[in-house]
Amino acid sequence: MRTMPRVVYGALGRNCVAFSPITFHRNTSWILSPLFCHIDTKKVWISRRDLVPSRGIYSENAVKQMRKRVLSTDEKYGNAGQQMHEVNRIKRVSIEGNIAVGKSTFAKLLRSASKDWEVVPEPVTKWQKVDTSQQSASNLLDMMYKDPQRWAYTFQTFSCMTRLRTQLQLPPQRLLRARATPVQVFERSVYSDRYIFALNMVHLGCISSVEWAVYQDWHSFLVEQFGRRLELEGIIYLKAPPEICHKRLGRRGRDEEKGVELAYLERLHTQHENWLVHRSTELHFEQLKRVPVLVLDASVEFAEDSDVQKEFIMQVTNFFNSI
Ligand SMILES: Nc1ncnc2c1ncn2[C@@H]1O[C@H](COP(=O)(O)OP(=O)(O)O)[C@@H](O)[C@H]1O
Ligand SMILES: Nc1nc2c(ncn2[C@H]2C[C@H](O)[C@@H](COP(=O)(O)O)O2)c(=O)[nH]1
Repeated sequence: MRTMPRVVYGALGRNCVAFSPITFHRNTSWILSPLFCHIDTKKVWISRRDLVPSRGIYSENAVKQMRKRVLSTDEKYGNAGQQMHEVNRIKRVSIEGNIAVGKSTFAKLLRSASKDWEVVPEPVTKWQKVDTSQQSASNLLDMMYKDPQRWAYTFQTFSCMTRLRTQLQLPPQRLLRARATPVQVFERSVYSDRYIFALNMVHLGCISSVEWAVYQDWHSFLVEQFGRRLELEGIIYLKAPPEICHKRLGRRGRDEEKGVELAYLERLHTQHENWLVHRSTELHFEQLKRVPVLVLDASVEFAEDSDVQKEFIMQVTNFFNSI
C-alpha cells in the first residue's frame, strides 16, 4: 500500500490530541492512543502499540480547543510524555483461575520474586463494603451468594467496574524506571468477569437474557472504548481440580463463601478450561483471542517448597520475556 506523510489531527480520548506529521497508509488514518502520547509539536513518542485507527479527522478549530485542554493536562502532569513512553514498555498480564486455587498466594510469590513486577489484587474488599451512604456499608459479595437471582447482575456490574478501574491504574514509578521487563500483574480481569462469572450466572439462570444483553452491550462498549489500555499481553492460568479448590476454600474460611458447593467450582472450572485451554468460548475481542496463556499446575503445594517456587518463577520469567 502507498504511504504518504500527512499531518494528522486525531482525537485522543478525553484530554489528549496529537498533531504531528506521521506517515500513514493511504486509506487508514492513525492516531496515538490516549495514555501513551505527549503533546508537543517537536516531540511525540510513537511506537507501534500506540497507533490505533482513527475514528475521524477533526477540524482545525476543534483541534485548537483540544490542544488547550492538552496543554493544561501537560502543565498539570509535567513530564508526562516521557512517563507515558515508559508506561508503554510495561507488560500487562492477568492471573486467572478458580476460586481459592491460590491466585493471591501465587501473587505474593511473584511480588517477592522481582521488584519489576507489580501485583494488583482483585478488589474483593470493595465488594464486601459497598458505600451506600447509610450507617453501615453493604456486603454485595454476601448478598450475591445469599440471593444470586436478585443480586448476580448487580454484582457483575460492580465487579466489572472495579476491575476496570484496577486495570486502568497507572503503574508505580519503580516500574517506570525498571531496567529489565516491567510487568503489571492483575488478579483476574474484565475478561474473566464476563467469560467466567457472568456467563456462568447466565447458565445458572441467575442473570436473565435481558440482563445478559445489557451486560454484554456495555462491556463491549467499554472494552472497545478503552482499547489498548485494557489489553493484556498474557494470561497465567492457575489450574487445579475443583476438589482441591474446594478444600482450600474451606481452609480459608471466608464467611461469605460458606455455602459454596463443589458443583459451583466444577462449573467455574469448566468455564476456565473452555476459555483458556480448549479456546472454545466465544470471545468478542480480536486481541483477546490471540493472547498467549501460560498454564501452571496449581495443585502442587508450593508454599513450603522452594524448588517448586523456583520452577514457577523460572516459567513465569520466561513467559514474561516471550510476550
Ligand atoms: N499451592 C497451594 N498449596 C496449598 N495451599 C494453598 C496453595 N495455594 C493457596 N493455598 C491456600 O488455599 C487458600 C486459598 O488461597 P488463595 O491464594 O486465597 O486463593 P485465591 O486467591 O485463588 O482465591 C488459602 O488458605 C491458601 O493458604
Ligand atoms: N459472581 C461472581 N463472583 C465473583 C466474581 N469474581 C470473584 N468472585 C467471587 C469468588 C470468590 O468468592 C470471591 C473472590 O474470589 P477469589 O477467587 O479471588 O477468592 O469473589 C465475579 O465476577 N462474579
